[in-house]
Amino acid sequence: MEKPLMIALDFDDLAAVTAFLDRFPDPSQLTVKVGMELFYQAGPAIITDLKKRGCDIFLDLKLFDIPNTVRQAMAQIGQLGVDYVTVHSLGGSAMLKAAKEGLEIGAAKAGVDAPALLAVTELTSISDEVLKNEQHAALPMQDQVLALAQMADQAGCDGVICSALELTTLNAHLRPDFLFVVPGIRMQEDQTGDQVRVASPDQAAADGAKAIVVGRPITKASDPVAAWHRYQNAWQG
Ligand SMILES: O=c1ccn([C@@H]2O[C@H](COP(=O)(O)O)[C@@H](O)[C@H]2O)c(=O)[nH]1
Repeated sequence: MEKPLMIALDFDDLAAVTAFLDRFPDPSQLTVKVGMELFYQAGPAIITDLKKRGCDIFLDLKLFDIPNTVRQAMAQIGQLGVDYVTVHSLGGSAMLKAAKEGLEIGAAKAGVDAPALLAVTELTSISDEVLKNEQHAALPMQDQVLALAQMADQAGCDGVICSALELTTLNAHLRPDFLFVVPGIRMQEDQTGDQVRVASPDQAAADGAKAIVVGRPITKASDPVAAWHRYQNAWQG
């Protein structure tokens, strides 16, 4: 899909994912995100299952380790045939380059397309205060996210994970085809939970997000399909 709404499948097993997806008339139109909670329990079999359903897949494992370890891990991930993967930008440019190399090695080995590599800048749960007082970052949030995004671009990443609040700055400085994938998405009536840098789907669209990630407002809704339509309508405009 050109402008995906990625549903975060933050469930603890395949049975829960199946029950959720079976509510949708056509799961093949969905883009879904598999994170640590689900992948650590279900393993690569979950990817096989989602591919059979025809979903586009974002594998969000946020790798963060020394370059050699990240290269080897990404060489495994690159064989899975997923569409997007994540790495932490704070691991530095050598680690980001190693991530890209690993993905290309794995994808070539399996004869599949390499996924888009997205670097997490500052998590959307991080506030300005935490950035300053706990991470001891020298830069304010906008500049910090921009600096990490520019490093990610130069290291060969295809895009970043950021909040909607940095989109205007990022769009002014990064190439037009660089991907900005935005979690921390909430409509006014929905609880923010642990998310701090939050915006609505229509605000993210107006500010130039290329994709949004929505989890609990859809997965925990009493009618997830209706919630998905509500977010899609606001996002697609
Ligand atoms: O900065 C980040 C990076 C990743 N996420 C992930 O997105 C979803 C958001 O779920 P909600 O339930 O809509 O809050 C979740 O899987 C996170 O791991 C993020 O929120 N922020």
